[in-house]
Amino acid sequence: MNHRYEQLAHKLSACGQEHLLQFYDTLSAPDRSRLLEQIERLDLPAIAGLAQQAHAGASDAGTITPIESCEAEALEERERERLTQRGLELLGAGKVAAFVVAGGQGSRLGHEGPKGTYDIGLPSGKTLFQLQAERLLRLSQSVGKTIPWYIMTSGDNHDETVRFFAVNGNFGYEPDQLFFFRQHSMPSLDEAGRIMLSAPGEIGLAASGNGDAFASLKQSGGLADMRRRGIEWVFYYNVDNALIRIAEPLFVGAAAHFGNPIATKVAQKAYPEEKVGILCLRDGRPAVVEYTEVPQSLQYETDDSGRLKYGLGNLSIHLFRLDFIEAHADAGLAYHAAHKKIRTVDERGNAIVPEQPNGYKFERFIFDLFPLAERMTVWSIRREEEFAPVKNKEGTDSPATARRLLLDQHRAWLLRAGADPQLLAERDIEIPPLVSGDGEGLTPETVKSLLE
Ligand SMILES: CC(=O)N[C@H]1[C@@H](OP(=O)(O)OP(=O)(O)OC[C@H]2O[C@@H](n3ccc(=O)[nH]c3=O)[C@H](O)[C@@H]2O)O[C@H](CO)[C@@H](O)[C@@H]1O
Repeated sequence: MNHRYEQLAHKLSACGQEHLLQFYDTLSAPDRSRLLEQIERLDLPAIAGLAQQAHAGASDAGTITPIESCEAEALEERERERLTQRGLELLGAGKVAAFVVAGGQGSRLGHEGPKGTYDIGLPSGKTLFQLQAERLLRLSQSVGKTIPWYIMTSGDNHDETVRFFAVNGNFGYEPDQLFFFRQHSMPSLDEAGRIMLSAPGEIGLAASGNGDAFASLKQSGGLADMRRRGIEWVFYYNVDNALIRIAEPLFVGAAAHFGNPIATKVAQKAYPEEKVGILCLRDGRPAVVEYTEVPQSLQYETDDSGRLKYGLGNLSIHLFRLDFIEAHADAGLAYHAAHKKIRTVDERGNAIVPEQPNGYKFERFIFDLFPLAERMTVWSIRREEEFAPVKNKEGTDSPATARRLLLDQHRAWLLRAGADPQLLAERDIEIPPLVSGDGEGLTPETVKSLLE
């Protein structure tokens, strides 16, 4: 056995992970060297504490209290215009970047490829990525400056994502305004805290959650790229929101006006069990309690007027100030453990496809950065205008619900622009983002041509 092997074997046995080499003798030379490489990249000290944490359940409980929000709808017209203007100026000066987290797997949706390549069944057949690209291009055209777009992928879907953009001509985006980068990954642990093998010569690695987004951005050189371009604000969003208003100027202007390190959009939860995190204060600092970890008492609690006391849903639409990201990219956030069915191998190296959860996956959540900001701008919006998550194959938060929301929005825009309601009564008209990104610019002529 070589020196490299000896060294790693020693390290592993010091932390109870020596089983990772149990099939080493049976492996081919390339498999051996790949496995050793995987082991070298493990952060063993960090992993050591995780097993205990998984058994202890949800991390940091703290004292939860409601947080105040600003109602975007309640703004006076003059104020709205002033803030919008400020946002447009920042966008036009190239100080805002778009940042999509697209490393997730879309397993609930049952879609094999990257989630952004999903077609939600609109008349145009546009995928989520194409809708986003066109909205960004429209906004770029209107401010006279292309908004740089950072796209976080995972080891599993990186190549496919980049290829998808390439074969589609980047949807018209200039290549030097696109920045693809891979997120980090994490091994899974079995019930005894042992790192799980996915095959005799391979450690199973899974995407480590969107909370590693800025650390991965930094490691890829993306953060330095932002600084070089003079970016001041980073607009963060989920790949699966079909109604996302990327870098909406009013929101950008409001974030800049208040000047807090983070601004976030929230909307009232549709029902108490809705699968969205809850924005609140934890020990007096901004925080999100994720829907998978929220105590029942909090979920159903109402105030004097009968409204949910913790009803501000996290839409995963945030603006981060670049200096805040730079200061905290490597914050080393705590991991959240999820008990899952994880494919692995038995003592003899045979594949196991478990029917019950048999181990833990670990993810960091981006909103765990919130408590590091003393104050946040909490911007409350109307959900039907900008939140249509595509999570499940059918039922709630599905392609069908997202499609309905988008087409209803476009109908409302057309009616507002003077379209004849009778012509719209039995038809769905989809407005290409390059014609109108946000309901703006619909002249009688464009309305007429859309209805033809
Ligand atoms: C942890 C988190 O963000 N939770 C939020 C997420 O929940 P939700 O459970 O929907 O989170 P998902 O697992 O879908 O991930 C959200 C986004 O992060 C991306 N992703 C996820 C894991 C990963 O390792 N890498 C990666 O890039 C996904 O591609 C997706 O774009 O969106 C909801 C709104 O729709 C919010 O109310 C939840 O509070």
